[in-house]
Amino acid sequence: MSALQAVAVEWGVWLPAPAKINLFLHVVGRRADGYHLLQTAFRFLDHGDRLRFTPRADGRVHRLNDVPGVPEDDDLVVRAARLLQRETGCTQGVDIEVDKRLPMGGGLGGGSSDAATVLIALNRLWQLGLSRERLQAIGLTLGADVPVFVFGRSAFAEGVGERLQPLQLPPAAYLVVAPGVSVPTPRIFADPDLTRDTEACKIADFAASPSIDRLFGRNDLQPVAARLYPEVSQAISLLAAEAGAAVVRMSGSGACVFAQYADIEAARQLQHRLAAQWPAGWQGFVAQGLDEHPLFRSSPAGE
Ligand SMILES: C[C@](O)(CO)[C@H](O)COP(=O)(O)OP(=O)(O)OC[C@H]1O[C@@H](n2ccc(N)nc2=O)[C@H](O)[C@@H]1O
Ligand SMILES: Nc1ncnc2c1ncn2[C@@H]1O[C@H](COP(=O)(O)OP(=O)(O)OP(=O)(O)O)[C@@H](O)[C@H]1O
Repeated sequence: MSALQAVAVEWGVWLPAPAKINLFLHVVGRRADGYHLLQTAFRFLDHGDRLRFTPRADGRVHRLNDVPGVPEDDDLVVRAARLLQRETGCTQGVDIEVDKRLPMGGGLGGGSSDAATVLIALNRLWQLGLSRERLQAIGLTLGADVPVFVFGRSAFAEGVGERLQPLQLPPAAYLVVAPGVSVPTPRIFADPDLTRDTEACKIADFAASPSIDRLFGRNDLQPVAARLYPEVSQAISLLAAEAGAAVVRMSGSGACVFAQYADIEAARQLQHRLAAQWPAGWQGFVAQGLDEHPLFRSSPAGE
């Protein structure tokens, strides 16, 4: 296993923590510990949070800015840095600034992506030399969505999201709408009406799905989130009514809903049309789908 390669990881520079969307998400079973077994396709977007790191001489890990609703000690950013210290015996410290742009409880993996950027960046800045596989395993203890951000590629995922195979996806642009509500992931997975027995598919089934206008499978979490959160249901209806032939789907456990287009202009036009109809508190952004995490140089996923 080679040391992780990353580009432009420097002290004092803003580093990206991109959003992810789940192109489809099937719940295929449940583990003895209650966690659900999934099959999903992760895609990164060129829109996300940003983090900046400054060294500290006293060995402490400190978040410099407030994040509304997230106390410093609970922040996945701070927890990731302290975990890395514990795992490696590292005595170096760090100040971390977080520029939150992604909605929390949005299904875009914001907190997980922040944590992954911390793991990748501090592995480099503290010169720990951990492999990508080791960082993925450490990340998994913070959350099921962390490993894919460390993996650094669009991926077909199984297990709880830790068994990953890289995917090559057609270029696509997305309008993502955040309907002003935060959806707690555990509430969706705990719902008695959740479909938990979708038939398992293979990566080849997904990869064979040829059209940009059609998305493979479905999101099994969507009916539950739409029932529990009327804002999610409203966002799906609004997008579906205006998106023409584009596929409209919820990401992760919600609340965000996306429409996929081949052409970024089409996504921008939809944003323009919808912005006038959005209730106060809703937000939307247009982003290009990425196949590679913006922190990584082109390198095979196993490196
Ligand atoms: C819905 C997804 O975003 C899809 O990418 C992820 O599966 C969720 O990943 P995450 O937000 O990192 O979730 P975690 O913080 O690991 O888990 C939060 C809670 O959701 C439930 N949970 C999560 C993932 C999973 N595969 N099965 C579950 O049942 C568990 O109750 C868990 O305690
Ligand atoms: N740095 C962080 N950024 C966002 N949320 C954080 C962070 N640290 C801890 N959290 C907690 O994690 C919760 C879920 O955050 P996150 O934005 O990652 O959820 P999500 O977008 O639904 O992600 P997922 O797709 O993984 O379910 C938040 O409500 C917050 O309480």
